[in-house]
Amino acid sequence: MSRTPVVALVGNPNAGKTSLFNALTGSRQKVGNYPGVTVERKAGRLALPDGRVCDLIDLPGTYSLTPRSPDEAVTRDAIFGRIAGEKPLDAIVAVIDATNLRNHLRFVLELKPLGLPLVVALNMVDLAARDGIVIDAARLSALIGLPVVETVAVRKRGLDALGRALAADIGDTPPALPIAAASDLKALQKQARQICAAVETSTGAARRWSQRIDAVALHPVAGPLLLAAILFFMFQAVFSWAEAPMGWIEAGIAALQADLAQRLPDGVLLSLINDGVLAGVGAVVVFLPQILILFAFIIALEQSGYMTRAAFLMDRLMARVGLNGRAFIPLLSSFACAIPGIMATRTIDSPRDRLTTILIAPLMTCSARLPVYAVVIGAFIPARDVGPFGLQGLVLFALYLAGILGALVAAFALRRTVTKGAAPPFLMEMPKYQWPAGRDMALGLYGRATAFLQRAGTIILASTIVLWGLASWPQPPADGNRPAIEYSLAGKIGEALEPIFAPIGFNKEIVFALVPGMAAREVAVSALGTVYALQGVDEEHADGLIAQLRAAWPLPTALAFLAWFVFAPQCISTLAITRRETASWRWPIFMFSYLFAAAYVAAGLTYHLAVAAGL
Ligand SMILES: Nc1nc2c(ncn2[C@@H]2O[C@H](COP(=O)(O)OP(=O)(O)OP(=O)(O)O)[C@@H](O)[C@H]2O)c(=O)[nH]1
Ligand SMILES: [Mg+2]
Repeated sequence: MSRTPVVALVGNPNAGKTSLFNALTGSRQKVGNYPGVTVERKAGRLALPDGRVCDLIDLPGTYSLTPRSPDEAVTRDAIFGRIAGEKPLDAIVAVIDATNLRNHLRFVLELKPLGLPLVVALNMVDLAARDGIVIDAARLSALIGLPVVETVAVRKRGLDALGRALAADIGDTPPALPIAAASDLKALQKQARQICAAVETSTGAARRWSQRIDAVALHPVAGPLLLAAILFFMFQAVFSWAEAPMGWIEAGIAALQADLAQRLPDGVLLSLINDGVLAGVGAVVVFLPQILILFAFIIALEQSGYMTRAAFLMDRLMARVGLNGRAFIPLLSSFACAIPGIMATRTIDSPRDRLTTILIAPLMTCSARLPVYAVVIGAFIPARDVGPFGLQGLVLFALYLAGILGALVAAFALRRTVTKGAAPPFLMEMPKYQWPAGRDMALGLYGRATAFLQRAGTIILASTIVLWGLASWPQPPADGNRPAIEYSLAGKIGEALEPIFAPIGFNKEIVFALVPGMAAREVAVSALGTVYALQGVDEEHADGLIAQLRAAWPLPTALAFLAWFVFAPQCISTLAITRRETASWRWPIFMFSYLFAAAYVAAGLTYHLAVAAGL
């Protein structure tokens, strides 16, 4: 039996390793135009031109063989064959960014003495050409004594040549395990500079060009204004652009319910489908357009290279509360979901900084909260304009802002107590400006959409059915004159927990919806959808949850509910990943407790202030 050689992609962060990995193996791993996207080892299959098949490994980017953070340690361990259960490497593809040759070359020079077969992928030659940089690849190859292949990962250029170079380099017997030796980084840096000077000619055109953009984007006054304008526009778009498609989805669900009501006899089955599945899952699925619009913006900003500039603008503020500059990207990822955000903290070197970032990550408004916000805003905030802005978009913006401010306050408090210590300075490479690639955008959005629908089809569907059962049984007695749901188990659970939440203005239905909301935050919305559908506040399903909430909740309760979800501790998956990443139960328990307390206080304050204000 022939053996399967193992080849790893190694290089500085943001060199295009994952893009190359995806192009070579047909995978869909996340790429992004900022350092530290990949934090885990990922494997795929690569067919070499000579017919052999090898395992291709994508690794986190690292600046040298001396790791500074947990993700970089993964790369070192993979190179030295120290990962338990994994075969040692047969060859390395060193991926370097042609627009940043001098810095990336140093790492190649550090890898060379390891003695493993090494092929250099000179990536991003398209951007180098755009930037007026010409690199003599043949000369480079001769000077460093390694095969050099020019590639453009995002256009799949140079892949065949890369395969041929690899095939020529991989022998039939595995090479000896490399031994770590201390290297003189200063000397390597000097050598890299000399080689670079010999092979590269540059007109410097691009540098001027991106400097001109940065003069505005990083300007102390214009920069923050531009950032605020972009964010405003984004939240406006979430409401105004989504209106039509949301209407279609709602109408589609209502038509389906009406059609089923015609075909099926009145009874348990009809109630399960209409009041349980369609009302519950439908209440969440309606928000797909809003989620996609939000992510289209976020992905485009990430891909263009602007996000790291935003991080730089935020740095002063972040440093003031004791947060590491590297926390920005994990926190940014947490707007999608705290889970990838918490995993992305592996790029943070100091354990204390990392822990602080993990603990505040759930305060970034994850996409699961968007349905909750949107349904309450839709029901209680009038769709009128305040100056040039829509009021609904402004309120949504304010809720996201409240989460961010909450995180800053929490970080400030944690850094002075639980995770005490000095904060290191901000050090982050600014990526190149670039037009967002259509394919990456499409893949990113596709990934978000499938993840959202998968949750709707699994965890939300399952909890909705359980909820429907709890809210339907036991059935009311024949002479019962109160709403049926009050006789059910759900009603009893709501009643039992109500005293805890009554002081902050929550009613039984909310309390009942919070419990399954533990599984996933959107379930709170599907639970409300089911509860109110069963209560039959109005017989017309077509009016949907928004109209039902408007009829059932006083405004202070609605506002308190929004405030609760800014902090909302309930998400089992986040607690589980925190347990994994901190390797103890202590921190997830701490996280849950402090978030619960914060949510309770925030909701209570909001409720009583709103009542006092006569709302
Ligand atoms: N124009 C151009 N863009 C590229 C090329 N290769 C990668 N990119 C872009 O460069 C950015 C970084 O790519 P990734 O593949 O995520 O880089 P990485 O090396 O895996 O980064 P880390 O995982 O953070 O270490 C993305 O925006 C890619 O779309 C290329 O050859 N040409
Ligand atoms: Mg990567």
